[in-house]
Amino acid sequence: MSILEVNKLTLRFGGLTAVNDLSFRLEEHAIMSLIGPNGAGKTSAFNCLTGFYKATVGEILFLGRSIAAEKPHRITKMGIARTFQNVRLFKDMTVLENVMSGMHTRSSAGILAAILRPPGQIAEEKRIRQVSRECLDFVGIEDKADRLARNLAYGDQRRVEWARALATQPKLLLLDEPAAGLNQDEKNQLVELIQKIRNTLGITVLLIEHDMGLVMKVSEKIVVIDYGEKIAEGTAEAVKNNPRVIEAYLGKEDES
Ligand SMILES: Nc1ncnc2c1ncn2[C@@H]1O[C@H](COP(=O)(O)OP(=O)(O)OP(=O)(O)O)[C@@H](O)[C@H]1O
Repeated sequence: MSILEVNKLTLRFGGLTAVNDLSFRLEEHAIMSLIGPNGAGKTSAFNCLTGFYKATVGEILFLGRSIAAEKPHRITKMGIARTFQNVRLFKDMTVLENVMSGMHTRSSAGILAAILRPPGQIAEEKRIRQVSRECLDFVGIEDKADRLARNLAYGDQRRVEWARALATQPKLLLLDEPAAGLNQDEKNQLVELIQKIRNTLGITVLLIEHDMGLVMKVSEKIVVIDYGEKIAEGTAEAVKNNPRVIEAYLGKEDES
């Protein structure tokens, strides 16, 4: 069954078409990558999927429900989480507080309950703290829970982001360039983590990534876009031998 179905998605910024008539399906529990050269429209497509941009034309179905007109917090609540190209943490909060902040979409407490703190509210906070610690443990940095986010090494800051996304208890996780800035060791650990997220938690993963080694290793399916349009789709093997993909990345021979 498809968890995500994108039909003829187009996004224009004035005269510039960032995403052009893009269609693809993502099967539940799959690991898929969306790749393409710089400026191909990958992040723009992610922004449409997560409600940050409203598609000019097209339909996005998440578990069969249209989400193209939904606001980002509603989409998160429905079960899509994302991380960003650049680390976006609350640097002066602790690692644990950063992860807990991801869970507010799952919290049922209103403002009054937050102020008066009745027993139900205290139990809720305890639960949020517990789940957040479990997420930190899952990504391997539970021991750093009480440190300020700003004092963590870059690779660990990325882990906090992944934990915060997991804390929203998503069905679909979108990772925007998760390997950016990581060393080779950390990239290998990232491959394992992505597989663990899918295999242990049953979460479907869609990633944008420039590191082709990582993409080829982890993806069961790859969609390639160039100038906003899909130019290829298939397994790693099929995509890397596709002449249109080679041309998009390397240019035509006579252009050099
Ligand atoms: N808010 C915006 N306003 C105007 N143009 C934009 C905006 N966001 C993106 N673009 C343009 O849309 C096109 C696609 O950009 P996008 O960032 O989606 O590409 P990308 O494939 O994610 O690139 P990269 O791999 O370099 O991150 C580019 O030409 C970009 O300049």
